Amino acid sequence: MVWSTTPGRLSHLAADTRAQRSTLAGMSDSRLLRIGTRNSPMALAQAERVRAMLADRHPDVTVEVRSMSTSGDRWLGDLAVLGGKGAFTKEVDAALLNGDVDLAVHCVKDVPGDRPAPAGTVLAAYLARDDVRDCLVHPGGLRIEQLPAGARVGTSAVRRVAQLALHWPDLVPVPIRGNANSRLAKLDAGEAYDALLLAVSGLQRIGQADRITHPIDVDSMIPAVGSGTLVLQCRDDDTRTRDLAASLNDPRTWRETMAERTMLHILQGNCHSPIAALARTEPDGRLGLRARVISLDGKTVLDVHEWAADPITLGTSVAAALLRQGARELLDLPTHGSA
Ligand SMILES: NCc1[nH]cc(CCC(=O)O)c1CC(=O)O
Repeated sequence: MVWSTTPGRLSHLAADTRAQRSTLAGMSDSRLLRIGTRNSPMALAQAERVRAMLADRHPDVTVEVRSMSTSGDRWLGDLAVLGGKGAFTKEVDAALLNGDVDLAVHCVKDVPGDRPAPAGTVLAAYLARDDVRDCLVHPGGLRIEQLPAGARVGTSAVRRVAQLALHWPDLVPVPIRGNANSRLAKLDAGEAYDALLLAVSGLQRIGQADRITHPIDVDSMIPAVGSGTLVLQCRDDDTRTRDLAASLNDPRTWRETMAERTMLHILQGNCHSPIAALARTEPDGRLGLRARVISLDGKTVLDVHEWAADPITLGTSVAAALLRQGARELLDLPTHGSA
């Protein structure tokens, strides 16, 4: 594991801390909160956002960011070989459980939806959701409907591949791995890809929003469960950190995420499942959940949109409707390389 430390507020708090040490002897540890994150540029930006939010609301707490590489970042082959999405969270989970860090920041999209959070940890708070849309990045500035037939679009997400096939069957999805920065570099190299599909929120977080040439409407390209949402995870017996995390929770995002992830859990979706879903709070306060399960060729589309007051009821009902329409058959298709 590779560690690096960002001192954050440490430097300008040093004088205060020294002054307090005589009166608060032995309490300095309880004023330190260590955030663990994978070390991709996007993950570091996310952790820094949380550090700044905590430092702003809790000036008495010193927050540090500790980054580490994950197997998902190191392995650039098929993720199925590593057993799925946990590839990006496993090392951070371990650091949290053994007490090296106190808080982990994850994209909800990368947190496995087919099993509970690792034993001993809790998903304690959800930050207010960012832009949920996927977007096209095209070096010539084109929108997706302007791409010529045969254009090669870099994406490995089955959800994006299936919805490309559904709406733009003349485009050719080409697998691509690596973090968003390295994908942009591959696009710019100009050999393998004509355009990319990426998340708007991710590009914003790494300061590359100016590369977006077309944010695609959510009815054409329904996002992934948890898109644009950051979640804070801590040890379930660490009440101090749970309280700090809870101070950043956005109740509306929490409710929307519960609906989407309840559905995903019932469908037992993983990163090879062509599942798209978006929960949204309507002006009247009810929650709507729109979901699609799609065959990779885009020819079979199950589409459900329901509304309810309770997120668990809603997620359950949408999953049940998808299963009645035959979702199991689309989801159980063998995927290349997975067990
Ligand atoms: N697949 C990796 C991943 N996980 C979360 C995001 C974007 C940020 C988010 O939705 O929270 C991305 C990049 C992308 O899909 O372009």
